[in-house]
Amino acid sequence: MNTPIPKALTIAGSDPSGGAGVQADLKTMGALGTYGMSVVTALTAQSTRGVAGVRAVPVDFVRLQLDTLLADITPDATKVGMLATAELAEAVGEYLPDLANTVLDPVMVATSGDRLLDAEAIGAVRRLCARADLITPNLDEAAALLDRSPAASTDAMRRQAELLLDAGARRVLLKGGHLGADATDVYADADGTLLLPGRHVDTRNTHGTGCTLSAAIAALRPQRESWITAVRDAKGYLTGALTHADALGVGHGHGPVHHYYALWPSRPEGVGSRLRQAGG
Ligand SMILES: Nc1ncnc2c1ncn2[C@@H]1O[C@H](COP(=O)(O)OP(=O)(O)OP(=O)(O)O)[C@@H](O)[C@H]1O
Ligand SMILES: Cc1ncc(COP(=O)(O)O)c(N)n1
Repeated sequence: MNTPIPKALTIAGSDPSGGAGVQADLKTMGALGTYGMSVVTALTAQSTRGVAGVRAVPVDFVRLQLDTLLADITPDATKVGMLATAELAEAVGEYLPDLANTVLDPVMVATSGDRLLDAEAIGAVRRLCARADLITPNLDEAAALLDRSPAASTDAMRRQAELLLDAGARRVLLKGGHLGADATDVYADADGTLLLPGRHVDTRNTHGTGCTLSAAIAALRPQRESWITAVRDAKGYLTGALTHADALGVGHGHGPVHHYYALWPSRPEGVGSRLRQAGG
């Protein structure tokens, strides 16, 4: 009997440059052996240089996408990214209790500094945090959720992760990519807090790292025994994708990470020749 392939859903915004948002999530899921599906919440006009505009998808059409998809297919895991408005955050929140293995990346601002969530929508995203199985804020997002200043040390990160649990989150991965040069994250759940040290990669091509990490956790959770093993392996995948980002070399700003680093040979023509061999 064949083992079924896990299926993961991303509910997120579109990034035409392919490095963040739905596009990054689907690449990540595919690279990690999970079938990816997507419900788009917002369109962005965006490149590796920044965001030129945002249009939220009408709430009733996001609901129609979800209702139509979920009547047919049950995802094994779901990742939620950019929600753009309070109305969208509230609508998506109604679906979370019925979905398995939910990961919420409370996206607020892009790497380029552009806003991806209305300022008045933070309250709605705060309420959503209690409905997800895992939340993955960066330092600024954790600070905004807690209405405090961003953590400036790993000890302060531990405290803020615990405060997010106190506020109702079930599990927290507080990302420290913007703290110093060691890429250490903090994981917290009812059993305690853990430091997750990472190898820091010296690259400016970090567009979409947060999206890629949360999508990788959703892709791996159905394939792993526990949340913490899925989180550790997802971080390992992201470190590999960052390590190969400069070789990919896409765009003139903060380029994307290399989602397919483990699948493609060093040059893409290699893939073509393998396909020709496969086709006889
Ligand atoms: N240069 C780097 N080298 C290795 N890991 C990194 C680097 N930058 C970020 N990370 C890791 O990437 C993940 C995302 O972290 P970060 O704090 O940058 O989140 P984010 O702000 O949501 O992402 P982004 O910077 O894309 O907006 C974390 O696991 C972090 O440790
Ligand atoms: C559609 C969309 N969603 C999320 C992000 C955040 O990603 P990052 O902060 O890594 O640029 C983004 N830039 N675009």
